Amino acid sequence: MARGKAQIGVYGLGTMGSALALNMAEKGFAVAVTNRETDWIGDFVDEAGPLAAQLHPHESLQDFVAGLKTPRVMLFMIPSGEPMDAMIEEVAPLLDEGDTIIDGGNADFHDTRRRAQALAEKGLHFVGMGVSGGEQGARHGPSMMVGGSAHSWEQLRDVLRAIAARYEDDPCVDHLGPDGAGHFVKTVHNGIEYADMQVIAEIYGLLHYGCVWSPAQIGALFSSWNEGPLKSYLVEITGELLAYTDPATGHPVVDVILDAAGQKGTGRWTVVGAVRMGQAATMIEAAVGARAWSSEKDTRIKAQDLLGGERGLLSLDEDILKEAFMAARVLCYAQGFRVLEAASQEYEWQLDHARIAEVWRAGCIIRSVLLDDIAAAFREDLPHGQLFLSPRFAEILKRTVPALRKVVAEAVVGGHAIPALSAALQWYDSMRQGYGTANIIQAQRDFFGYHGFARLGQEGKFHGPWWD
Ligand SMILES: NC(=O)C1=CN([C@@H]2O[C@H](COP(=O)(O)OP(=O)(O)OC[C@H]3O[C@@H](n4cnc5c(N)ncnc54)[C@H](OP(=O)(O)O)[C@@H]3O)[C@@H](O)[C@H]2O)C=CC1
Ligand SMILES: O=C(CO)[C@H](O)[C@H](O)COP(=O)(O)O
Repeated sequence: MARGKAQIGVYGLGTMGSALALNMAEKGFAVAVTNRETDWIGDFVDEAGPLAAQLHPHESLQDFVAGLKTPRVMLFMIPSGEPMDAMIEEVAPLLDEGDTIIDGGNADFHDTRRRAQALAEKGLHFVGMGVSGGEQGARHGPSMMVGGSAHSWEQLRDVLRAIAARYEDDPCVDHLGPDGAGHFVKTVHNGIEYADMQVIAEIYGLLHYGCVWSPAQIGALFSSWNEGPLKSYLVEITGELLAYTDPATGHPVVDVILDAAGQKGTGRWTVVGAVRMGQAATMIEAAVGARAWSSEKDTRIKAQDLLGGERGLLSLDEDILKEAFMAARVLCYAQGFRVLEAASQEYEWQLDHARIAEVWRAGCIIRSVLLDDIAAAFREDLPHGQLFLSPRFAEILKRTVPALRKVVAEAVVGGHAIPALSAALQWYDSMRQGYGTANIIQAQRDFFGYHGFARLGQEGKFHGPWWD
């Protein structure tokens, strides 16, 4: 019996694409599926059991395109960069005006803007969609950040709302802006993810090396924190993974894992994007740097021999660390949203920060109970648009920063590496000074380069008496 055409297509049946296709099929949509290598597509469909009837497998790109309802909408879950450009080149000639190509990978938003513009000239629509939640999220409810035209959102909305994670029945997906907006929001999501992970790793280090706690004890502490205001996916999984034992050695699994972390680019893109816009997301930068330094394993071993790797004992209790973590987490989100606001102005995206926080409340890697408060804060009248100035977060910071200060001070004296925690405190202390030290920078620039300076309470540009 001939089948009708599919409502949506998924190209790229790797970890994420296959899970998203099954999620769509489960929600009752007919999904055309294909892949670069196609010899196992039949097996993939067979293994889908009762969902197989909703999956329409195709062995060629031409058949895949022909099997879609028009105007067509197709999701590509493949590596970002050159593979996506090559795919667009191959598929675009097969499409008609009004069709939409979605890139659901982690792409650089500059590429997304370029592709959207090039395809618009052919009457085609290009959506950059950030997808978060890993394989489980993709299969059972991801958080999705959509950038593209209103036409594409109209085509996509029903499918995406059906497959998204839900927070109290609100689907964690929205149309956040045009062209690169969705991919940029996902990039900053990942930047925050990097910083939050780094803060967790630093707190683990302080407890393990400074307070001589075992991984299992630290895991139990994280699990207890997951019952309160620090409740979040990353705290939850850290609590869990610290409890595992390596079957081969009998040691805690974390003790047999190499201390060198990779990175695929999104953290770095956040930092580069921020710096390009005259911002500095220092906690995210610290996390990117920490991963890079972690990869220099041989150098670190040599440095330990040469310079000494001592770390002093610390007198930090779990309540102090919990408060310090809270302060750092608030400051991390505050930095992330500053970068989003800068991009919103630079690219005229008119990002709705409250909605972004809402889309992150479930399904994504940085989901945490704090995001509901962040959304509420953005819906209130936020002084200078800054999260850390909202009354509810200013109050949390006043309460928790003394603990962060104590943790940073003790750790620094004890020789513990805490790049993200200390970056959080340095940013906080810089931003709470109504009169800082940049007067000296201004004076120096004028002294050596006749750059001029602004004076307190006066319009215009002035030069110092050193030029008289
Ligand atoms: N894994 C995760 O947790 C997340 C991943 N992402 C993003 O989703 C995208 C897919 O990731 P993931 O599913 O993990 O990756 P996988 O490695 O599991 O799958 C990659 C898929 O892309 C296909 N592919 C690889 N190279 C090409 C190419 N040159 N041309 C066409 N197809 C190609 C592969 O086909 P073949 O089978 O033939 O090799 C496969 O279907 C990436 O952009 C990633 O950044 C986003 C959020 C979370
Ligand atoms: O997007 C994701 C989670 O949100 C992916 O897991 C991504 O790979 C994470 O980045 P990295 O590999 O650089 O740690």
